[in-house]
Amino acid sequence: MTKAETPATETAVNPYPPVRIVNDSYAPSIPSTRINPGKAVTDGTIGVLFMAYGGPETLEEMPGYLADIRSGRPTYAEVLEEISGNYEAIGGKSPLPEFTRAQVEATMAKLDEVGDYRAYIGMRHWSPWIEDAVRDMLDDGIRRAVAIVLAPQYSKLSVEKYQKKIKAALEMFHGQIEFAFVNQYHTEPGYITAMADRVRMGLAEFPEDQRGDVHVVLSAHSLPVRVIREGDPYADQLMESARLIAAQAGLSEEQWSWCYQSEGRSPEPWLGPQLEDWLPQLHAERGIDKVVSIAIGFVSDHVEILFDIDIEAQKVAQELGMRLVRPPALNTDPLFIGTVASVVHNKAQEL
Ligand SMILES: C=CC1=C(C)c2cc3[nH]c(cc4nc(cc5[nH]c(cc1n2)c(C)c5CCC(=O)O)C(CCC(=O)O)=C4C)c(C)c3C=C
Ligand SMILES: [Fe+2]
Ligand SMILES: [Fe+2]
Repeated sequence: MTKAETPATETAVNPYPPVRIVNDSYAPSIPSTRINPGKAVTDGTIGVLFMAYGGPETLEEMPGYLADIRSGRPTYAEVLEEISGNYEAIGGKSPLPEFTRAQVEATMAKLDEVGDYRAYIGMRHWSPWIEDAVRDMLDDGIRRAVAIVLAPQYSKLSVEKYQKKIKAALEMFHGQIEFAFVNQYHTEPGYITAMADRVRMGLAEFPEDQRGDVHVVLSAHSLPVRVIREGDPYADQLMESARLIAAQAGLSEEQWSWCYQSEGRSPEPWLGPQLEDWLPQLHAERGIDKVVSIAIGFVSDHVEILFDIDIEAQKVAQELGMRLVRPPALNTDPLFIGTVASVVHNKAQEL
């Protein structure tokens, strides 16, 4: 059969699926770094750069997000699949960008009462990037600014990396902004009380006559042990926060304990015990079957809480017949927001 004789129906069928060089169904919307655009910038205006970890808005963004977290090292397909599965289980995207924006808007409502501030959001591992925020601050004519990470404890692997990104961005854009850096706020009374309120909220989920038997497990994101051995203050600051929170909540030494969570996938040892190992130990060695779990290093609900605690640790607890209650993260808790605002305002006085 010649080409001209080919029936129309046959030519209409392409035996090969189209080669997808780019994913044309995915058009990313770039969120703005500016929280109050249009607000005039004068010589007296202080910029505030709020920074957070960042999270993917869709599962298509996952390979790029992981590549950034892993500093460009390739991610094995099984790891990509597993982590995508974790996000799928919590709704297919990270809630962190939305919570961060809500926290920043609430903090700015407080800061507007006390000074001339203009706020920006910059993420470490995804857009809107810290670099985008610094560029926008320069474009807006900001000359002095406070930078704060939405994480109360300092580590070379967290807060310092965010700060280095600001410095690199200033170099990249040949710009000058005088930055005052908030390094930590892990003992701020408002943060401690807000976390202690979460402990009380968790305990209140149990009938009054059972509350004496409830054990409170405080936790935070793990880090490689090596980093702490090299002198990183992260673990000490966490313990300082944890002791203050437990005391503020009126817990006796036996009523609470400490562990880590969400350790990474590298062969070196990470700080432990991990929550999913600690729960069986508490159950077997101390007969504990009622637990309140609070991640004190995180200030908003995201995958490391919604999956690692609410799904993974919860499964371990249920298999042991334990009841695990996890109150919401601080998110836009007014006490916490007021604390962030006052930490920023105090830091601004150094400029
Ligand atoms: C104090 C340090 C860290 C905080 C806080 C933190 C928060 C955080 N992490 C994720 C998601 C992932 N983190 C991953 C790896 C990873 N995270 C940290 C440190 C903190 N993360 C380290 C040191 C590493 C290892 C990086 C490396 O080079 O391999 C990953 C990748 C997969 C894995 O290893 O588990 C994910 C995903 C979120 C959402 C989050 C919340 C604020
Ligand atoms: Fe991480
Ligand atoms: Fe993590």
